[in-house]
Amino acid sequence: MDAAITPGSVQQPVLVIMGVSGSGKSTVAGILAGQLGWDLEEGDDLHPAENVAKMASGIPLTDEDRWPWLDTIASWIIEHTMAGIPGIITCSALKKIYRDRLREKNVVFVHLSGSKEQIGRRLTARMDHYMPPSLLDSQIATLEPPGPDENTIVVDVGRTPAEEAAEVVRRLGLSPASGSSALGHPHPGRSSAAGQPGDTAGA
Ligand SMILES: Nc1ncnc2c1ncn2[C@@H]1O[C@H](COP(=O)(O)OP(=O)(O)OP(=O)(O)O)[C@@H](O)[C@H]1O
Ligand SMILES: O=C(O)[C@H](O)[C@@H](O)[C@H](O)[C@H](O)CO
Repeated sequence: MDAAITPGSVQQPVLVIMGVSGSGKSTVAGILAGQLGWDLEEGDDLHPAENVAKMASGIPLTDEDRWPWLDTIASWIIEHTMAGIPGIITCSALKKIYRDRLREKNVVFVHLSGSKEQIGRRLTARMDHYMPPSLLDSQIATLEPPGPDENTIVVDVGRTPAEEAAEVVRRLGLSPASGSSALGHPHPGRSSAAGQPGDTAGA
């Protein structure tokens, strides 16, 4: 973990929940947004249609494919940091240059990190998503784990989603925001965020 991040040290943060496909970004982000009452954006929904078609056909994205998508994510982040409104957005953010595009003073990266076997099992079991398990190798090969100077906490994904979310809340000293967002992005509270296997810890 970045030595600069201590509980409560980042005010009104925007959390970028990052990691390879299947690491649990959407699931953990949904739990956190529900608990904190913060705006939530699903990065997968911001891909241009060509990117989705490419991934669905089993072809990894290139840097050129990802830049427009990252720009859209960066805009969402800036909208929130400029307004001083906390938020949560999912984004694989695999390379340092991608994170550089997203980085802002109040941005904290939450890296969901696990083994290929652990994550591969989840992808194989997941039926309702365009991303095929066959792309996991390229996701892992592309991943540049954030360095100690990148305002990141690393969360081990070997537990229930609720436990992982609770660790994020504890390590960042987060508490529900007072009032609602003025930006018109109420958290959609993905239905898949609730009722995960073993998800009993108060999600
Ligand atoms: N801690 C966990 N334990 C067991 N299963 C989990 C856990 N977290 C997520 N899952 C399951 O693993 C699968 C992948 O999770 P999820 O869709 O949240 O990952 P993701 O990182 O958002 O993936 P993608 O980037 O491909 O959208 C889902 O079926 C989800 O229900
Ligand atoms: O950078 C990438 O290769 C993509 O963003 C993927 O990670 C997908 O968005 C996502 O994970 C789909 O499931």
